[in-house]
Parts: sequence; structure tokens; C-alpha cells
Amino acid sequence: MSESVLLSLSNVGVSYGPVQALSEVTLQVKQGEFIALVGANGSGKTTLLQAMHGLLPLSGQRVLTRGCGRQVMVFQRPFLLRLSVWRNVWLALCLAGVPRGERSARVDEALQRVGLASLRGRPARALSGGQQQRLALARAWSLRPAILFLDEPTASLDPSAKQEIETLLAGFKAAGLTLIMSTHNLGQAKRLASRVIYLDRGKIGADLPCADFFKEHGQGARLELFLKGELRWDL
Ligand SMILES: Nc1ncnc2c1ncn2[C@@H]1O[C@H](COP(=O)(O)OP(=O)(O)OP(=O)(O)O)[C@@H](O)[C@H]1O
Repeated sequence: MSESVLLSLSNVGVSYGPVQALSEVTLQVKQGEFIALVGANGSGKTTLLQAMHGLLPLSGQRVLTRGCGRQVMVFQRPFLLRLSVWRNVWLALCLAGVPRGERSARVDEALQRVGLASLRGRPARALSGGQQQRLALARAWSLRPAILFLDEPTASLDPSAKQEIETLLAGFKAAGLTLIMSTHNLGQAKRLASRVIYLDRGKIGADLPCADFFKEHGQGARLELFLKGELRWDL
């Protein structure tokens, strides 16, 4: 894996009025990593994704490496337009300024990749939840991002749709994409991620290679409880 840094945060804080959602966050994202963000409800995962993506005002420093490339975010519930599957991807390429001559081939390739080529003419909003998420991934993939942010991408899906999305994400990783995903599913983090960042009340509680994160010893007491599913909100 190349060690080139794409994005760094230095002593970053984010607050919503009186709520300090993130504080003292320092990290670097390297090319080709698959980072899972885990932590209890309200620990700051979505806020960190949005801060990394540049969607929120923050204190501290966020630096994108020059020439880092495009960043795209996929949400838990994809926002799809009242258009066909094919047009939803095509329009994203249009808005991103991809030259007209390249668009069709890129849409076709992306739909093929996620297994939706045969549904290209369907209204996007008539797809199942799993298919809609695959369409959101096709749209993201077609933009050829350098970094893909994913906010609980399988949270509302059934087990087989979850598995399909995991397979696609593993394929994205194998193709060299850098991925950063929040998840409540520790099994999913274990299966997909190369690195796990554990957020605890807005701060980084652990930032480890995946295999080290899931070792049963040497963790802080709160992380041990979190891993066992026994972390109470008031502890
Ligand atoms: N728009 C907002 N206005 C005020 N407070 C907010 C807002 N968004 C998030 N917060 C607060 O910021 C903190 C972090 O929230 P965030 O959604 O980032 O956590 P999370 O780890 O993604 O949670 P979950 O797992 O429940 O999705 C929480 O205390 C939350 O209530």
C-alpha cells in the first residue's frame, strides 16, 4: 500500500452551538486505506465524516494534499432523483463537469460494476433499499473519487443486501480507492477495514490497524466495554 497522505486533520474541533461534538482530533488518511469509524451513538462519527469531507466549519486544521482528487460521500439513505437509474448516474457526471463524450460509457461501466445494468431504465425511486444503495455506490464510483466517505451505508438493509454492499466495497478497496466508513457493525469493520478509529465522546479513543483493534487485551476500559457491547451511555 502506498503511504502517501491524502488528507490530514490537526487538533480539529466541531461544535453545534453548546454541543462540542468533536475535539482534539488529529489524524492522517493515507492512499488505499479502508478506515472504519466506530463508537457509541452520539460519539461523533457522522460529524467526523462531514468534517473530513469539508462540510462543516471547524477549529484546528484540515489539509487536503494538493492533487488529492475528488471526494464523494454516500449516506445511509441515498438521495435519488425522480429519474431512471441510468439518468441518476449520468446527471451526477454532468454536474461534476465530466465531458459529454465520456459520460455514457462511465454510466454503463458503473452500473455494470454494481449489478444494476439490467435495471438501467427503471425509476430509481422504485428500487429496493439495497438496490438504491448500490445505485448510490455506482454514482459515487462513476465520479472516480480519490476518497469515498460512507455514513453507515448498510444500516437499514437486510442481511443479503448488506452482504452485496460489503462485496462491492471490498471491490472498491481492491481497486485502490480510499474509503472511510462509519458503522455500528463491528463484524463489518473487521471484515472490511484496514484501520479502525474508535470515537469516544467526540475524541479519538483508539486508532489502530484492524487486527490490533480487535485484540482482546491492552485496550482502555471503555473500549473493552464498547467491544463487548456493554458500554453504558452514562459511564
Ligand atoms: N445538527 C446538530 N445540531 C446539534 N447537535 C448535533 C447536530 N448533529 C449532531 N449533534 C450532536 O453532536 C454529537 C455527535 O453526533 P454525531 O451524529 O456525529 O454522532 P454519531 O456517532 O454519528 O451518532 P450515531 O451513531 O447515533 O449516528 C451528538 O451529541 C449529537 O447530538
